[in-house]
Amino acid sequence: MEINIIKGHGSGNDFLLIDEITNAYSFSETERVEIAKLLCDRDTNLGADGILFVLKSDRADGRMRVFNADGSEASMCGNGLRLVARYLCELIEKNEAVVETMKADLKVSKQAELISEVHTYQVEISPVMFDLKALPLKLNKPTLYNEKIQELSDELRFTALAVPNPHLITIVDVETLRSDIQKLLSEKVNGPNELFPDGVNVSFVKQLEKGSIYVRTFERGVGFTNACGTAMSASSLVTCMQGLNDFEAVIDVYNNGGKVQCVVHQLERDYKIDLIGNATYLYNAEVSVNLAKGTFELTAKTELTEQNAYEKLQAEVQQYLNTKMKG
Ligand SMILES: N[C@H](CCC[C@H](N)C(=O)O)C(=O)O
Repeated sequence: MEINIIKGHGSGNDFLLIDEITNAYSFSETERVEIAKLLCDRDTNLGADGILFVLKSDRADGRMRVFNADGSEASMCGNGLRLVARYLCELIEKNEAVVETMKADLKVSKQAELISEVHTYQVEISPVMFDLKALPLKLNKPTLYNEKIQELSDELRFTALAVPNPHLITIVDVETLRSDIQKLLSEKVNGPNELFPDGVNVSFVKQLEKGSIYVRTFERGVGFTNACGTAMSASSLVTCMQGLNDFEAVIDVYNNGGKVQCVVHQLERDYKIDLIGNATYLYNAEVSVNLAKGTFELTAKTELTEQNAYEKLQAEVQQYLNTKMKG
């Protein structure tokens, strides 16, 4: 089968976007899983953290389904949603839209460019749930807020939440970031384990200064990525709940792929997070896929130039992180 793709990234978290609105594709559920595993494989001349299928919606401007590199489908993807937001806004020629996702219809909108030629979008991260059943996390308690999990660590304190995909978050120092604790712990809770039967995205967070954090995430179904949008949003919320940052204020969230901004809204009985950041296209391509053989061929590729502008932002970010991540 021939598939048109756009390779893009949100804060270095890269995806292959497949438009099923204007292309007459009709993928079966099994084909979606196989396409994700085949095209995301980094040992090929393609590779990505996941696939973004963009489909028609009968109640919104479009629908996003996100598949991790291991073929598992996730309920949400913050960085991917910014790419889908851009694609849909440009398709319907509007600056805002509503995107149907697995658990919610989310507002998205074009924003002023972070720096020139860096397409910037805002997406809504919601719903936010602290009930451990929403992850699920099997502990004999209803929630986990800044508490230890003996099976995982004697020192670290964790907060567990779903936005709505599952996140386990801990605030750490530079020394802990430099250790292999996050890798070992993340592999443990994303393999066969009693705590997280569906796995979990694990984020280590460092407070850089008021209104500024660094987040590194080991993603369920992928491994370490440059950035995880839902994790950066959930981490921003956790730092506000711990009094490190302010609700309703812009939080600069630094990561290994660049920087995004989050604004955490404290509603009457709930939270909502705005995630603002780049939606950068790298290239258009066409692949000829043979799922029966588990092979594909890159039959066309047109490089784009937006990444040059994005790299200016990355350079600024690296300079800032070098000053803040000493210790
Ligand atoms: N690995 C995640 C899905 C992708 C989320 C991430 N790429 C983001 O930007 O939020 C999960 O299985 O829940």
